[in-house]
Amino acid sequence: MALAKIVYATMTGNTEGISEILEKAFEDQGLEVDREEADDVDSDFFEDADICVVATYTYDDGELPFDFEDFHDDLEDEDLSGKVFGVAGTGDSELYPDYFCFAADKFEAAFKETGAKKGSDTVKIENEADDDDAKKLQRFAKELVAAAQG
Ligand SMILES: Cc1cc2nc3c(=O)[nH]c(=O)nc-3n(C[C@H](O)[C@H](O)[C@H](O)COP(=O)(O)O)c2cc1C
Repeated sequence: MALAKIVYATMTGNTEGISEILEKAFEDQGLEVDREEADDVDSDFFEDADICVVATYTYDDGELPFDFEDFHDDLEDEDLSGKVFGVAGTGDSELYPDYFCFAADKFEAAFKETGAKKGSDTVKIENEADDDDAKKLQRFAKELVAAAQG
């Protein structure tokens, strides 16, 4: 059975919420899922994964969450060739229009250094996921699974 691993950081719960939606979306497709908080894992977390997912909010005018800083820097040095990656971000485009979901973009750039294949476009969500966002996340998970199979 294919293994999807999700690592997330959250302050007020929005990103944890999208990580839960993704976990269910992968399970519904018959995958095994391991979902962990950034604080609890190192950058070798994805070593045994088929699908690697980062879910992150953005902080402080375009910055990574503090919990993700080391993980992000070390991720670039991992060899994840043969795996599929996807990034989902939450942010606030009204309060931070010039930096909306920048941390998600930073993770996409880091993944590109690892040799992993991008399985779907990065999903950017306005604060807490609503029903439309949940559908977007389900599509995102489906595309990742299809990319991993293909
Ligand atoms: C101090 C502060 C700075 C923030 N900076 C940004 C930012 O630069 N870009 C952005 O898109 N969102 C920014 N946000 C919004 C959060 O990323 C957004 O509310 C997110 O959904 C929070 O996720 P969480 O509930 O998982 O903690 C900021 C929020 C706070 C409190």
